[in-house]
Amino acid sequence: MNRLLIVSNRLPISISRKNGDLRLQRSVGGLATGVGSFYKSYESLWVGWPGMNVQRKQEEEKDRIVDMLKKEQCHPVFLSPYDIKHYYDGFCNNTLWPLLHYFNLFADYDPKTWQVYQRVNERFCDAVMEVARPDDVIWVHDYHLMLLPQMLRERLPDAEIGYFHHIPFPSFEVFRNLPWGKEILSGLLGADLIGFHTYGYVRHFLSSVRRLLGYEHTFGEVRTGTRMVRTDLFPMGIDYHRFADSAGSTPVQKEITRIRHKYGKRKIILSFDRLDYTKGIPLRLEAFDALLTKKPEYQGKVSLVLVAVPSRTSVSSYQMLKKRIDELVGRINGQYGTTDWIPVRYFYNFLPFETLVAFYSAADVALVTPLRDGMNLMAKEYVATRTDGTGVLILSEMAGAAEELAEAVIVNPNDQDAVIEAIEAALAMPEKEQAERNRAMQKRLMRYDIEHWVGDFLNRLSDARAVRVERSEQIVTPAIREELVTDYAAGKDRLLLLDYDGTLVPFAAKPEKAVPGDATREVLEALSRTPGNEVVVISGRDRSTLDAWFGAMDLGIIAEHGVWIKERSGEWRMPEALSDEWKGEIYPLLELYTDRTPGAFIEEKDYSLVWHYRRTEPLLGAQRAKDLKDDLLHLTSNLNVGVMEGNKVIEIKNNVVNKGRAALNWVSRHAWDFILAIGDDRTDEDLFEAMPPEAYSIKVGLSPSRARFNLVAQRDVLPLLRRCIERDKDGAAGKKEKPGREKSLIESAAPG
Ligand SMILES: O=P(O)(O)OC[C@H]1O[C@H](O[C@H]2O[C@H](CO)[C@@H](O)[C@H](O)[C@H]2O)[C@H](O)[C@@H](O)[C@@H]1O
Ligand SMILES: O=c1ccn([C@@H]2O[C@H](COP(=O)(O)OP(=O)(O)O)[C@@H](O)[C@H]2O)c(=O)[nH]1
Repeated sequence: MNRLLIVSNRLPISISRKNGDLRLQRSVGGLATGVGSFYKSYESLWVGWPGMNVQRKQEEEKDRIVDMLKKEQCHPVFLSPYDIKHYYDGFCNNTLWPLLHYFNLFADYDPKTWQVYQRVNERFCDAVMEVARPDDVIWVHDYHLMLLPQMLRERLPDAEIGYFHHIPFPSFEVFRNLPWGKEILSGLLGADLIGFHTYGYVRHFLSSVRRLLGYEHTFGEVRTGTRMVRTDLFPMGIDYHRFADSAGSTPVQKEITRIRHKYGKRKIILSFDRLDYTKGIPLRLEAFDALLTKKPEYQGKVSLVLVAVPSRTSVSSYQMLKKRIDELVGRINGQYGTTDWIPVRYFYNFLPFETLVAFYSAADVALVTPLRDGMNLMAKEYVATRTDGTGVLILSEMAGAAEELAEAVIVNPNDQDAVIEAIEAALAMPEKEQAERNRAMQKRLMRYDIEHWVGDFLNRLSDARAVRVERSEQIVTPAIREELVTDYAAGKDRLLLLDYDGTLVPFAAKPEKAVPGDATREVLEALSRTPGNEVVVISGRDRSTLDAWFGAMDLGIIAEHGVWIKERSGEWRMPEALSDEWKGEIYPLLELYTDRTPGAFIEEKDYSLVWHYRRTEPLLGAQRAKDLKDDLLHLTSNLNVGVMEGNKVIEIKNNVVNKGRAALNWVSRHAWDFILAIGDDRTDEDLFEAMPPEAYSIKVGLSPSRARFNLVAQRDVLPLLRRCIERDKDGAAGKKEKPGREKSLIESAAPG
């Protein structure tokens, strides 16, 4: 495998200053411990922040840090106190973190922190560019760097780029609060593969992409118009054996004995997290308090060991939370504590690995009740350490981990009675049942461990990239473009079949707004005036609209997908005899669907009916379109009409009519020495199919097509046509192009 370049906000190793000296220590948090547990077994380099402020002037210190981290396969991105305040404390932890965890009332929308977030993402991009090798696999992690995949894509168009999102992705109704949602989503879509912990997060992400950017998806693949991006779920695993094996090690056993001795016969309930409001610590304490009040028989019999690891201490919501927890612990201990029993044992610090495992092993119950949690590795770690099978995990249904740990006692953390019941059930659970539940979870955790997780993600990433490369072979590259332009210039009899909506002009929310602008008109005028050219505009639109737009030009027109055709300086005619009697039977059904689908409307043409749903809520529109199609198939089975799906439209028209048949009126008339057919939607597939093999048939957009080539996006169509015009003017020999024009055309065509 090629070298793996990991990029995350925090490096797995943090640097701090103590008595003027630099010290290395392990970083806190699931990302650092999870990803940190495997990266050294790969040929890899990890780019990120070493967790310490370094002032601009401290160049010498920076060099030392670079050297120290090099030995750890890490490369630092230095952040100033200003960056940390506005990017890390600000946009990351005061905007994205609360919003994406459904704490939207905590989220602050400050344009200044957004600006610094963008700048710091650029800084990370520069840092990657400093160290990246051509074949590196780049794996970006988490919400701090959501703009980075696209930034990297712009600088490294062919690179294999993955992104993993470690925290929840909320529903669109929550995500839409973010004023910069579109930019954030576009930033992520620079990746080839975007991974999440759960299917729910994937669905929410896809729905936001559809709603905010208008990009559709099938089987988790997003079509951006320029690229395909895969999304999938990869529930992060742990280094299972490290936890299971350590539980039996001598130092851990010693620590367990010390802890057990301290608590005697009392049952230990363990509450262990970073001090974060998403973890639900106050509610958990309140539930414990209520248990002691409602069931006094537990007083003196159980202790809650509360370990809260300091985190993001300069963010005010975290400071307030710390105060609240201190108060609650004081209140509970003051109310129930006795000379020989402290109900809540509170530790506010980071625990080294051995102590952590000892606490997991000594606890009878682990009470893990976050209000929202991307995954929660500590729940998995607790289960892994229980090698003798004992111990009960109480787990919040709001943690990503709950999807895999179904044998835990699952609770809603907001339901105090349920939490109390769960604690009681856990304390009373027979060992046999504990073991049955734990063994089932252990089996799963052992199989899908961290190594498996990494392998799974990286395999899918290389797969996604391979598919992108395969599909891009169809793309009109600068070389293919040159060939086309040269053939055009060399041709004497040229037929140009040009679809209108989505090809000559972009889509608009209302069809009547998609009028041909000056640029489109100029290109069509120039092409149709060129001797030897036969230009035909092909559209599903009605005759009168097309006449109003193009009637004065010297070109042919196909209207209503081929119901009507008009030769240059000829009259409109119907190439086939058609009936419109069926309309009366179909119209009421379309009306019914229109009434039930806000934003939908019906368009009536001479020999076809169209149901438009571009302006509807996308999911509703898509669902209704599917249902309508089914209903239409029944209703039209005895009529000589077909149902056709276009771009956000369902069109019902006479069976014999299609764009390909209509185009044959021109194709078969002459021995053309150059044919170009461009279109963007399914109705154009008939056109492509009717073309002779040597014709340049081009599908606009990247979905599979019968066309020979794909053009990345609609914005590339006019430059391509302009290029033909210019080359023709300069003569078939192909004189040198003006450098400025050449550059812009090639750039606009470049994939990615
Ligand atoms: O780096 P910090 O600001 O100190 O925060 C620590 C980490 O917290 C978050 O962890 C998440 O990742 C875990 C592993 O995927 C997951 O189990 C947990 O539910 C998440 O909250 C954050 O996503 C990391 O970036 C932070 O480093
Ligand atoms: O004192 C501590 C507390 C936590 N951790 C590690 O920090 C990670 C916490 O990850 P989790 O997914 O549970 O939550 P996060 O803090 O990332 O939100 C786990 O791997 C723990 O083993 C640790 O090493 N020492």
